[in-house]
Amino acid sequence: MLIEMILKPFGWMLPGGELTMFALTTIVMIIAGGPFIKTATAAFKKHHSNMDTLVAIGTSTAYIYSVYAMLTHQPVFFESAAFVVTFVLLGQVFEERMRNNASNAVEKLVNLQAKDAEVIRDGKPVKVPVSEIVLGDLIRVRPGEKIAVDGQIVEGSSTIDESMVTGESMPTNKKVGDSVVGATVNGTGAFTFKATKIGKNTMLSQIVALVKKAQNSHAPIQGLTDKVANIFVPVVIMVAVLTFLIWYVFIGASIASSLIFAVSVVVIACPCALGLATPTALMVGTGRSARMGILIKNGEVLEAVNDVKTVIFDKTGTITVGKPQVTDVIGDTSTVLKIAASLEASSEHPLAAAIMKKAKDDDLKFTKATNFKAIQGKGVEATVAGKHAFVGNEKLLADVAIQAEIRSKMTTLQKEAKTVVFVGQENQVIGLIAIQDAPKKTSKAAIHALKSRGLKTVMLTGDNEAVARAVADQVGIDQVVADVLPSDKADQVRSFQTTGRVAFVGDGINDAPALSTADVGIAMGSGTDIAIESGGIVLVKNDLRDVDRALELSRKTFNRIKLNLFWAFVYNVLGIPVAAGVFYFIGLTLSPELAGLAMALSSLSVVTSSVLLNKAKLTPSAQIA
Ligand SMILES: Nc1ncnc2c1ncn2[C@@H]1O[C@H](COP(=O)(O)OP(=O)(O)OP(=O)(O)O)[C@@H](O)[C@H]1O
Ligand SMILES: [Cu+]
Repeated sequence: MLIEMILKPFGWMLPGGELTMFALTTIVMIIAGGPFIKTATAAFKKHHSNMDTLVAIGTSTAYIYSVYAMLTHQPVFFESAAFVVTFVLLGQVFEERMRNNASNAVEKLVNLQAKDAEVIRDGKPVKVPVSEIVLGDLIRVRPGEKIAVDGQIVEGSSTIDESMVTGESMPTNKKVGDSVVGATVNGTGAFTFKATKIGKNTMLSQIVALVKKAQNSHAPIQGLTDKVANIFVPVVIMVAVLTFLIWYVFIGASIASSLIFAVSVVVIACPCALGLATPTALMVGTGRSARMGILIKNGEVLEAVNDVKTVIFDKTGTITVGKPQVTDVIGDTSTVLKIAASLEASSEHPLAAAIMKKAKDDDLKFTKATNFKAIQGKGVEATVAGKHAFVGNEKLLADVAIQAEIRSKMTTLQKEAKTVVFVGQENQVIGLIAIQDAPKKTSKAAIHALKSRGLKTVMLTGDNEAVARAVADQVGIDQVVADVLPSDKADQVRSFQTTGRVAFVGDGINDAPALSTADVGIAMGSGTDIAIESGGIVLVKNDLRDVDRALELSRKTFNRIKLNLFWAFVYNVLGIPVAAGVFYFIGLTLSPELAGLAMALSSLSVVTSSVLLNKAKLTPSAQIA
């Protein structure tokens, strides 16, 4: 009577009776249940228990008891075993499907690769498979063709659609000297480029590797679930035994009914949804960001983003375009520029590049300096035409007097957001060069978006205070820390960490230590390889608004993980007393089959909730020009 009531939803008998049920269930148990029992025993041997342990114990108890009951002519419940195995298996099939769809992000990226390319060999163009391209190969690209590998244009020009790699929808104009990225698509122009990165070094391969790694990484929160699952299973088995004893010994139900309660407990308590909560959300979240050109390296970063309080930006190349230009020269222009160019010819600083460009544009003749010495955060000095010469900021001029007239010119230029360097010979300043690096078009909107999220924004720079302040005001940054030596940037990040978690955004030119010191290092993809290694998040596009998008996506993903965990847990905890028959007397019970179905559904709902992350709305980063 009791059995019929618990099994009501599925409580029908097959024609042919118990023997038919026995035969059919045996087949199900061997084919479908076998794998569960196998992994459960393997885990048991290693003193582990997992979700398969519970499925295996639950179903084999039901099966073995039913065989015994059949032989001794008592009521059987073969169908419980068969249904539970079937539901769990079906659940796994659906779940696998969804997971595959979700992880497609990586496959789609891999498929972007071009298959072949037209390479110039011995002066003649030949079509070769991408795998046969070697470094330095000259590759011809016709209109509409896919670019095979990374390289630099040596002839021709075009507009290129880079959206597949960067997520940037506007095609970019490219001319001789510009770099092109493999897997992007050529527009209407034709050009030839030199292969500079092939195989696993191409941008696409690196993105794929990063995303793969992220999708298989762990979030610290997962450690908690693993721990819970580990103690959960033995506890559940104990509860199941207790359930049986209470029903059989104290309440006086039949063995069969008592066993059914116990089996339901084991099945409903299976924590598979709990195990899916984190990895599925992580996979979908990182996949979606990757499509937007935001590479989140692992689950740890995702969690750290959650309570970032301050976002610190590097100035040059991060807030600004990073292509500084000489705007003013004070003093005898050609002498000042000639000396400066002689010195800067050996420097790799962005300011040096600006001065060199100006000297070249002006067709100046100069000789390369000797005894070159670069002083980090200050400038450079060397010997030019037998005399000691220098280019740099005030810190470099310890014992050189600055004429009042020059100083006032300097102040005026700095207020216009121009970086001013002194050019001098022996112990005298002979002129000034003012260099301007405009903010990126999107910087202002990016800062605004972050501020409206309640984050504090800070600019950290080696440049002078007045210039830094002027640039900061142009884009709306809250606080400026100027005159910071490259070696002190990490310390500065640390000092902000006393008030909460810090994200640092930089391009890796003199700020790699700061990137790795910050709780969340965000590297501009246009930056150096070191930056990409030191950052926890890499922005493929050069758009600062992606900082906000990255923070939001990380947050959304992390919140989804928490939501998943909550539901998975609630389901297990609430399900157990129902399955144990606590509410039997008000007519609420859970047969093993229903428990199996509920478990499968709960796993599916967790996976669905993760997949829905793909659809989660993002707030449009404030569209202020
Ligand atoms: N090669 C150089 N030529 C002239 N001045 C230099 C040179 N290198 C450094 N300086 C001086 O030192 C300052 C600080 O340089 P540093 O490289 O630390 O920062 P930055 O690149 O200007 O800015 P950021 O810290 O935002 O990247 C420069 O603003 C400049 O005044
Ligand atoms: Cu399960």
